Amino acid sequence: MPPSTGTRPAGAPREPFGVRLAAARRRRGGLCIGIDPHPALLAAWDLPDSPAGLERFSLAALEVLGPEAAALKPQVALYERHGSKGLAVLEMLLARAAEADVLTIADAKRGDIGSTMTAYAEAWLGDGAPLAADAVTLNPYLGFESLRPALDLAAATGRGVFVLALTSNPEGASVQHAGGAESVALRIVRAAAAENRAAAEAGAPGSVGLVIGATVGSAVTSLGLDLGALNGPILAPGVGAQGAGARELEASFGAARPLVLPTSSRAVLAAGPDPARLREAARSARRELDPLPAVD
Ligand SMILES: O=C(O)c1cc(=O)[nH]c(=O)n1[C@@H]1O[C@H](COP(=O)(O)O)[C@@H](O)[C@H]1O
Repeated sequence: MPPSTGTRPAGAPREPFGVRLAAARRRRGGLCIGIDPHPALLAAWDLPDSPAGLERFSLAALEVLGPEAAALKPQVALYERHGSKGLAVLEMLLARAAEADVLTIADAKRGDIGSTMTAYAEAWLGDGAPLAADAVTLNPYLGFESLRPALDLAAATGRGVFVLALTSNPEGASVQHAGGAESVALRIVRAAAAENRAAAEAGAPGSVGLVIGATVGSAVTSLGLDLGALNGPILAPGVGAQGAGARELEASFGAARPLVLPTSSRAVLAAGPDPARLREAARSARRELDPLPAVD
């Protein structure tokens, strides 16, 4: 039986995130779509900048974009700015997505000292947690090992993580390129690959992904990042609204391109609220950015 992307009989163990993501890519193509309900987008969709507007935006985006994407990536900050009511909308979105067999990556960029990291891990990756998603983005700049509680809990619950390596913003290089031949980014990539080694030995895709922006130019090559050894997904923001496209993906990632999951938010969402136009924007982004079209 082919692996499912999400729903499973009650009590059955969840398949590892890397396996579920690979199955979702085969079914729905290799694009991640970000759900970033910026105030300007809410206004363009004729919705109020309020929890009620957020709810209508999120449900409409899930319904139209869920079937078009390997995963949806809600941007947590844009829910947080509405306080507890915004987070309640995010909880509802994550639950509805799971019911609809749509994978979610909570873009929370969490990172903290180990004991606090345990609480973040439980919040985003724990079975039964109100905000549990299929994967969460993590910030390793308190040291990769500080993420251990999240790495371990993700492995235990069949969930995934995406660790920031080279971010799409121009300021990122001042930290991530530092360190000479053993750059900070290079060490993050090596550490993530080590987490995926057991899966690689079993011939399965790993569940520890990286974030590398599509805007990073030649940095993957110039920093000597060995993405071939990662055996995990590479989330690539920076396409669409931040200016990168298919050419930049090809130039930045080369042979590692099949691991790359480009992620676009505003460029797709700006086509709403009309469902047909929104769907077409997602399909057109997929045609441009996904070298491996869906097969079933
Ligand atoms: O982790 C991310 O997704 C992320 C990392 C990064 O390096 N750059 C980046 O833009 N992002 C996120 O990806 C989304 C990009 O949105 P758009 O520029 O509208 O496509 C935002 O939610 C960002 O916070």
